[in-house]
Amino acid sequence: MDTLTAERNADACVLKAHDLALGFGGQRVLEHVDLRLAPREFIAIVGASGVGKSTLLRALCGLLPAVAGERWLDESPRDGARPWSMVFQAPRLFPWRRIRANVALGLEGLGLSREERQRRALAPLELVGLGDMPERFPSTLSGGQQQRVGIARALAVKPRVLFMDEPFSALDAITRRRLQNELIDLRQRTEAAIVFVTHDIEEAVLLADRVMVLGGHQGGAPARVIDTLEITLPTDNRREHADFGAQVHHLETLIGAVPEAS
Ligand SMILES: Nc1ncnc2c1ncn2[C@@H]1O[C@H](COP(=O)(O)OP(=O)(O)OP(=O)(O)O)[C@@H](O)[C@H]1O
Repeated sequence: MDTLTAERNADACVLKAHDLALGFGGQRVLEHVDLRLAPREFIAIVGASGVGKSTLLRALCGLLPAVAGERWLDESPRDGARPWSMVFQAPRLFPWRRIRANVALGLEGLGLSREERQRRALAPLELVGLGDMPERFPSTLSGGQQQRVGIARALAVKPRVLFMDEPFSALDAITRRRLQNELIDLRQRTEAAIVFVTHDIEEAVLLADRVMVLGGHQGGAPARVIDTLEITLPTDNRREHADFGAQVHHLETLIGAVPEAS
């Protein structure tokens, strides 16, 4: 058992959903979603395009009201911190601000002085490997570096839950792999639990403690959670593990991406 798993406390919980139903204009997209997320746990949400992954993410962080059911996130106040933050597919940086100022932006409204915000922005930049270039402008960074700034900005507010919506899908394969490895590393150094949406099954098995599979929406029915798979592979070098391929294949068959072996 690795350290993160050992540290997980079965009773502690930072995010809960109970029989959640979501939809738009009277049309249900997703229903019967139940979830409990422990501190520092990493859950990936996978499923076919249009199944409702991003919709669920937006509802879990509270941006989208539920049609039915309950959602709870631990919002008990902590100094200089926010309950949650989000990393998007595109980094959404302000081009006219230096990257340290972009990261500091998320710290506004927390009662910190400007100097304190600028100082606090440095640690997360170091965490994502950009500590030596805080004064650069976003346009002088590669796509991967810009996404690292987006991650640093989300980490700067010390969230209890970090929501990530396909954060690596716009990157080239090599950069994507590098950032995946960095996220595995980063987890050892952050207190945040992570909810990670991806359509990449390998990525989900590589990164997560649990993978929630959404599906069953064929024929216009609302989607639901069709399975939640515990990933028990050691976090180190998962790609090379003998069972990695089998777990990926199992999830792919659940989603219907590949036929079941006869
Ligand atoms: N604002 C909206 N108004 C109406 N329908 C919406 C809205 N947002 C999403 N939907 C619908 O809800 C369903 C789920 O969309 P969502 O973006 O959550 O899927 P997804 O699984 O994240 O897809 P993808 O992998 O392609 O990003 C889709 O049918 C989509 O058209």
